[in-house]
Amino acid sequence: MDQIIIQGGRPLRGEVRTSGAKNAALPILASTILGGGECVLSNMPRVVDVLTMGKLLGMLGISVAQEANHTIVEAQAVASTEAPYDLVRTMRASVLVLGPLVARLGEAKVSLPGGCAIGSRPVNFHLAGLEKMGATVEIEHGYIKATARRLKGARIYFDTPSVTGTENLMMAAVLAEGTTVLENAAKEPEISDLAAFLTKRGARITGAGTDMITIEGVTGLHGADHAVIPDRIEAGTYLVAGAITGGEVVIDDCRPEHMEPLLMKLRESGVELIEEKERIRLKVTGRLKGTNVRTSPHPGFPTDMQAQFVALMSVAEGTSVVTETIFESRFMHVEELRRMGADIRVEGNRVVITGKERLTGAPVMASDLRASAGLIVAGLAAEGTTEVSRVYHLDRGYERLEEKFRALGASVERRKGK
Ligand SMILES: CC(=O)N[C@H]1[C@@H](OP(=O)(O)OP(=O)(O)OC[C@H]2O[C@@H](n3ccc(=O)[nH]c3=O)[C@H](O)[C@@H]2O)O[C@H](CO)[C@@H](O)[C@@H]1O
Ligand SMILES: C=C(OP(=O)(O)O)C(=O)O
Repeated sequence: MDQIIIQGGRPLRGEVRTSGAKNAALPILASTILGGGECVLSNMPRVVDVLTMGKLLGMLGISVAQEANHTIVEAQAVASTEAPYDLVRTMRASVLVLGPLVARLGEAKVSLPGGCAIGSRPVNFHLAGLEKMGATVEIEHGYIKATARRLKGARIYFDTPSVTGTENLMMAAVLAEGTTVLENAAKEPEISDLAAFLTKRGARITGAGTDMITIEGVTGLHGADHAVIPDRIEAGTYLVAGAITGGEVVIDDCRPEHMEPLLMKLRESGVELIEEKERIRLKVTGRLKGTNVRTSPHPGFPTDMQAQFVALMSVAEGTSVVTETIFESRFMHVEELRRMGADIRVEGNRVVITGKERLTGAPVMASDLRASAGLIVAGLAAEGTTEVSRVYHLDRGYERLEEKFRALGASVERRKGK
């Protein structure tokens, strides 16, 4: 298995371009199932999860062609309605094909995604919502089997805002008979991007980006062109990398308005930031100060930036408390950061961090995508060499990571595994 080898201690300097958002690209690709007509998608990130979704669409009989600057998807006919375990277990977001398959073809057989390193991750809201829309849903041999002649519009309330739950039901509702209202819906920018794409294709959706989304069902969708929004988590990871190394970086092609909670917390800890329309300039002059963070659904502080922020606070002056409210066991990076000299105590769903002057490089093991990102940024600031193993997690969501860091002056290499 590949490893990432980092020689730490160099302040990052320079400009880095943000890639398209993985978590917008995945539902947008899944939504192509909903209708025929050519969809030309640009700013798609070249990451393993996006390749996996392309593979899954291919298995369903949908044509996916990768051109130099865009992906062309055409779902004229859908030949299969099954998402097998082998693919779903590598990428939980495969469950996003469930809603579109039932809506367009009246049936779907999708492997249950199961838990992962960040927590149990149930899909009960997705299933209950489809049932409310008239589908019959059963769990058999580890698979979700859903059938419906034609879905019917319904009022659906989420006990907790769920990102992929909102996306799955929004996609299902697009072809349902009548009106669907999603209440206490998730408000992440990726949901608005999916709604924007579906609207271009002829869907009738209002309220995406708020906690109440209304969808008037239509009988079919046509093709459309769409550019995926920039990845706010990737951009945030590069900001934290700039901050932890005491550097000066410019993040290009990002959307600062999608990143406000992170930007506020970085400023609170002493980072200088200048926001422009699609660019953020970061500069650090002195030692950063510890600050408290609590993850929550958008527009709160994103759980997908928690590991990177814990790494940053490990070298900030004073004590910081980081509370995780979305996933119950998303602290797998803590033990590894301790191996690098961090002083972190886990207390239930929060960590108490006492900032150290410096971290020291060590061999560490990545457990999930953002934990890996947290270890990489820690390694960039640490004295000596850090070897991060199990980097396949990183490859799920970061495009050309080593190249982008090297362009900022970091020493980051990939050691190919056997
Ligand atoms: C592909 C994608 O977009 N992944 C993101 C998405 O994951 P994902 O959509 O899986 O996360 P959710 O928003 O659904 O999870 C939010 C909370 O709701 C709970 N829940 C969710 C669904 C359900 O049926 N039942 C239930 O109880 C979850 O356990 C969790 O506590 O949002 C997360 C929270 O911002 C991010 O960390 C992930 O990067
Ligand atoms: C947790 C993440 O992804 P997924 O929901 O696909 O596991 C993530 O992007 O940080």
